Amino acid sequence: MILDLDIGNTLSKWRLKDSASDAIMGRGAMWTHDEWRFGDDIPDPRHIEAIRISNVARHDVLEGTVALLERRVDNIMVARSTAQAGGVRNGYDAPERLGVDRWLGLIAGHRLAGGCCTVDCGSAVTMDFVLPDGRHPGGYILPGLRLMKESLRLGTRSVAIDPEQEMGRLLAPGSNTADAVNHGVYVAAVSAIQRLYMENCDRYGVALPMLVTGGDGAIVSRGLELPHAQWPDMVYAGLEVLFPLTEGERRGVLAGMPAVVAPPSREAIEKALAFTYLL
Ligand SMILES: Nc1ncnc2c1ncn2[C@@H]1O[C@H](COP(=O)(O)OP(=O)(O)O)[C@@H](O)[C@H]1O
Ligand SMILES: CC(C)(COP(=O)(O)O)[C@@H](O)C(=O)NCCC(=O)O
Ligand SMILES: [K+]
Repeated sequence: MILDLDIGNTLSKWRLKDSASDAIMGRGAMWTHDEWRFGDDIPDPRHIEAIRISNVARHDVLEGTVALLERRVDNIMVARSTAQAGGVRNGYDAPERLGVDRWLGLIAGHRLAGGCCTVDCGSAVTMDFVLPDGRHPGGYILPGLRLMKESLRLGTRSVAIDPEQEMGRLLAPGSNTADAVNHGVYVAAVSAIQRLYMENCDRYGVALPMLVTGGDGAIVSRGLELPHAQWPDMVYAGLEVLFPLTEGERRGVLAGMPAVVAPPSREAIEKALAFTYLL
């Protein structure tokens, strides 16, 4: 059994993968500021032969997790951002500074689709591009939906955006504080993603498939007018590419790979951009 960990700023996600069948045997999440416990949070370590970790939380969170796991499992792999991997060339001036979750998403996205745009909607919303030749020109970091909402301090923290709400209503003016905040925050995230996507496709003369992940990936997906695919396991898939352990992974089969959704045509992107400039 392989234990994959995706430690974000808010939630630490885990996934258990059977190394013989490639089947996902279990999943879970806990708050990142809580300490891991065996039995409750981490499945029985006797059956785990290897652990792969993506961490963007504080360094001591990683150290604490590794120290706990090291006592039970020998083979622990921690992903790091580097200048290049899996055919992607990191665009950061200091490549090791790029959040490793972003790096893993890019590596997975490039393996799946070649050039692509990755969007990770978690504590932060991050957006990165990898061009068809593997160059990553860099990306964007915006506050995530929850962070935007909490930073306003209007007492609407506990009023979540209703994922079932009809899209027309979610974009309409709010007639109470909770709706005004939720709708505003939502439109901010969705519009920024669409605008940055079009600007950069135009800048680099490409039309890239878009891949969306993260805890708020599903709700953001509902508001995006651009064609895109959701890939909840995208960060885990980057771990699979970087540290392939199973037969399937060595053949390039990544868990939960979505079908690549064709991007809009370059002409459609140009037209939409020209329209935003007219306004
Ligand atoms: N069951 C859930 N528990 C907590 N947050 C959730 C849940 N479902 C969706 N979310 C949203 O997902 C965000 C966390 O997403 P995630 O991608 O795990 O973030 P990170 O990687 O930064 O920890 C939260 O800020 C919240 O808005
Ligand atoms: C931007 C992030 C905070 C996003 O993390 P997340 O929202 O997934 O918890 C993380 O990728 C990070 O800490 N990055 C380092 C800074 C950078 O990428 O430039
Ligand atoms: K993120």
